[in-house]
Amino acid sequence: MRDVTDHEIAAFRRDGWVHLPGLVEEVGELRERAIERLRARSTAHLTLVDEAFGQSRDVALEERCFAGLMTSFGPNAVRLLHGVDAVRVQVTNLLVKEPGEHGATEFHQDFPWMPMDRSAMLTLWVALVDVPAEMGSLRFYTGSHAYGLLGRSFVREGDDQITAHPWLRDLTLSPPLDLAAGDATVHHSLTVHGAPANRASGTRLSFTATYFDAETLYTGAPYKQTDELELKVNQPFDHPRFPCLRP
Ligand SMILES: O=C(O)CCC(=O)C(=O)O
Ligand SMILES: [Fe+2]
Repeated sequence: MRDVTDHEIAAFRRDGWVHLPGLVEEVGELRERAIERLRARSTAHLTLVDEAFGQSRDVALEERCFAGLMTSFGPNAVRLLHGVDAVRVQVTNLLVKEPGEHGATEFHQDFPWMPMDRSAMLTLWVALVDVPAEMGSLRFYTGSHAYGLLGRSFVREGDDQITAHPWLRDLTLSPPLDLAAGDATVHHSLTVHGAPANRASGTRLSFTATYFDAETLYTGAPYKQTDELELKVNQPFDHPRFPCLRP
C-alpha cells in the first residue's frame, strides 16, 4: 500500500472525502478470499441497509490478508484525521452490491449511530474489482462534514439525508468515479454519502475499514456491535475488537 500524499490529506480535510487511485497494488488474493467468504453470507433482507448492499462484517478478525490491509492503512488514517496521534479500528467489512438484488445506498452520514464521544472517524472503501460509476461507486456531498450531525438514516422509510435536508443539494456532489481494482475512496464519518444501484452486469465488491481517534471515549449509547462487549462508559475502547494503530 502506498502512503497518502499531503495533497490528498488537504483535499480530505477540505472536502470530507478523497479519491485515492492505486492505493493497493495487488488485490488478487483479497478478491479471491472475499468471493469465498461472501458465498457464506446471509442474503436475507432484514433491514433497510440490507436493501442497499450485503455485508460480511469483521473480515479482518478472521482473514489474515484483510488484517494486513487494515493495519497498513493505520498510519494513513492517523495522518488524514486532524490532531490524532493513533487510531483504533471500529469495524472491517466486505460489501457486495448485486445488480437486481440491491437498490441504491441512500444518502447518509455514518456517525449518528456511533457510541463514541467524538467524530474524528473515517472509512476507507477499497474496490476489489473494477468499479465503473454505473456499478455504484460512492458519491459524496463535498464539504457536508462541516454541518455537524444531521440525524440517522436507514431507520424509517424516506429518512435519507436529501429528503431530510434538501439544502444539501446546494453543495457540490462528487463526480461519478470510475474506480479500478485497488483504487479507494475515504470519507469522514460526518460526510453525507451514498451510491446508486448497480446497473452494470457484474458484482460490485469492496472492502471497508473504519478508523477512529484512539482517545475516543465510549458513551454507552445502544449499538449492536458494542452492547455485549462490557465496555466502560467514559473510558477508551480498550478491547481486542478495536485494535490500536500508530504511525
Ligand atoms: O458501499 C456502499 O454502497 C455504502 C458504503 C457506506 O455507506 C460506507 O462504507 O460508509
Ligand atoms: Fe456509510
